[in-house]
Amino acid sequence: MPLFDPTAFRREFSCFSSSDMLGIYLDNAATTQLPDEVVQTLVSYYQQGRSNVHRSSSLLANQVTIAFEQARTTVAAWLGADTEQLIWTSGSTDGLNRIASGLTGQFQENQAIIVSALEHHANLIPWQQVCQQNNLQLLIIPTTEAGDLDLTQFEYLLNTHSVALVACCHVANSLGTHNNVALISKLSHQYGALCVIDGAQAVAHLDVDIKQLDCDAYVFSGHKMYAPTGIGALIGRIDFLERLTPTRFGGEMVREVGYYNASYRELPYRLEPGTPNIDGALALAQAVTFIRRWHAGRHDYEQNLLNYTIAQLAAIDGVKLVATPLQQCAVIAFEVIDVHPFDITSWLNEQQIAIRCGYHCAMPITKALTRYGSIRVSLASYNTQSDIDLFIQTLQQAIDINRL
Ligand SMILES: Cc1ncc(COP(=O)(O)O)c(C=O)c1O
Repeated sequence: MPLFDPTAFRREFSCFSSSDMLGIYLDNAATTQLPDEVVQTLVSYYQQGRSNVHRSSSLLANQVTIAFEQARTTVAAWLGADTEQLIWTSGSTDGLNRIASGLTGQFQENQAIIVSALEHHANLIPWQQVCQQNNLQLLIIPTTEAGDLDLTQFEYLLNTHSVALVACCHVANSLGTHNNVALISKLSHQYGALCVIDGAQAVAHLDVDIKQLDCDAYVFSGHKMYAPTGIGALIGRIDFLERLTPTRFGGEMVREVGYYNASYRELPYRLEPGTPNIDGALALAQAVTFIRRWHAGRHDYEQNLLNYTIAQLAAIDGVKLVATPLQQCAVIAFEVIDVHPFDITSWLNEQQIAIRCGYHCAMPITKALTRYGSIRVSLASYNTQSDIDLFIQTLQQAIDINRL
């Protein structure tokens, strides 16, 4: 297998050579940069004429409709799903909210919903609301000291409550914990609960096969995986999608004329009212094609870079890693003893190193494990060892200055 070449990969992103602002970009869990071919997909769509989909029989409309549905197939197949299992969304928050709202009214009063202590707001607040509105209990899977989910406690919760649904992240955006979601899904089903997985921080880094995970639904955002903002997907088992009540109505893709025999009563169109984000869908499919082309050796490269970064950080006097999970993916959280995270990131940001501090939309866990929030490094495949070396050198300066 040829080794992944980060320099060649990085050359696919001309933003790194054309932007004065980009510097060393280590905030990929927030959003990633776009490869040129994804930008070009958007440009071509705008320059060559746009159309709506499923609504007209013009040559252009038919072509765009075919490309749009092909994009659905490309993205679904990438994650091991069938075409009709994929609902376009605007991102993970949208997908999770649509699931939570779409299931409202289907739970019984004495039931419980389980989330984990590692969740991003987007996979916590919607379930809190469902619980409040339906008189359900919200239970939390705790973490171990290392930042892993305590699966013994999870089984205990399943055993001692009537659990309707489990919602859990694949990779935690705050600590980088890579959860065993296949096991979480299996246990959920053993106890008769549905299982929803938030894949926002996973799909850019891991090989995801939804059939293997055997969850009921999986959501992710395009902008965290080399695609534009405003597009994402919810992939579900057909029987699960059929249970969802649409949260918005009107303008579903009713085939009046045109190439596809789509009906608003059928999946996936039943859950896609209004004109979809066509350009986003085409660009997301292009990002998938791009990612697939760079598959060989890319995951190993990222893992090695992550391990290298962890080792470099751990060697700095005063740096404390917030978590050391058994399996970690792309994200590292740390603190500097006796220095406020904001003072560190301010210096780094001034030196053109994009890195972030705070609670990372995962307030409960970050508050529990840190004093003032964490400093978060998040990697993508275009990051190189020299990015990390410069970051570490600048971090050392930030620490020295703040300790004067
Ligand atoms: C784990 C996780 N879930 C959900 C989200 C929300 O994603 P979006 O803002 O794209 O909807 C994020 C964003 O950071 C995330 O990291």
